Amino acid sequence: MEIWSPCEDITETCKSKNYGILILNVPIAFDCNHNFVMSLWDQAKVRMTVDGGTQRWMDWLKVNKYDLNKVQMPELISGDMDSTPAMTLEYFKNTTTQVIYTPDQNETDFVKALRELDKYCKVNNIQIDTIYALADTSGRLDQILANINTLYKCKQIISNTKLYLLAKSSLTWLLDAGKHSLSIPQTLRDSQQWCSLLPIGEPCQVSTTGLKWNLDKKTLKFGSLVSTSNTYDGSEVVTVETDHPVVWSMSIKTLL
Ligand SMILES: Cc1ncc(C[n+]2csc(CCOP(=O)(O)OP(=O)(O)O)c2C)c(N)n1
Ligand SMILES: O=c1ccn([C@@H]2O[C@H](COP(=O)(O)O)[C@@H](O)[C@H]2O)c(=O)[nH]1
Repeated sequence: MEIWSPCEDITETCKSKNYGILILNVPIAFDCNHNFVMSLWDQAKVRMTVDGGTQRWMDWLKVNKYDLNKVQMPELISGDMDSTPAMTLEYFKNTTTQVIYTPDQNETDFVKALRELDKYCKVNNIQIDTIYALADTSGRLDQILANINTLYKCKQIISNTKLYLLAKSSLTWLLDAGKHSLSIPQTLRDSQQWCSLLPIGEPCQVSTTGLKWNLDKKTLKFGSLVSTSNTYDGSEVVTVETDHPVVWSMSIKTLL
């Protein structure tokens, strides 16, 4: 049984100390809670911005009145650099940040960034068990789906590391084939926030407990049944058993 308590991990009181943070080229839309983002950045073991994510980060710091020279630098920047202004790259050349050019056009910058992050952790003997990728789910559908594809690929790139896509109001990750236990914070249960099971890679047979609309060895499949707009039945824990990997996505709206 794989145990998940990601909401506890990202809130102030119970932060996982062994995580890396990755900023993709998407809006950092946590304006109402910039302390949360800064604290997640500050306490990470490794900080990384991915191509246009570097400029997103710098702009976000400015808007939220942080002094670039007083906050922790990213340890790594990577990408094909088609979205990073030359001046920004120039700025980081004079800092401790490693800038890594990854020109391959057969993989996304996100995938290549995970590979670089893995190398960096190995070389520097840094242990991380979790990666939060700030990946707001607005804008380009191809990129949103490529980011989900990265959840499927992650295992081949970094083993034993949980990858979460963290958006302004949702958290998304992949449940592998097998049994899972997800602890759900009371605030999400009480306010009947949405959650979902998305058979994106392939059809899967799923059984659940703890949901308002539970599944009992039901096949989830695009073109047939996909569990969206589900919610909780009040139990502290949701269990999911699946015969193939399935994407779990949940609202974190009342959490932050
Ligand atoms: C079959 C196929 N389709 C599409 C591509 C093109 N392609 C896939 S990943 C990639 C790099 C994308 O870079 P990224 O920085 O992640 O996204 P961008 O914002 O530049 O589109 C490209 C060009 C390809 N190589 N192969
Ligand atoms: O609309 C978008 C654009 C990008 N991303 C993610 O960010 C990285 C880096 O993107 P660049 O455009 O090369 O700066 C990309 O690999 C995607 O993972 C996105 O999610 N949505």
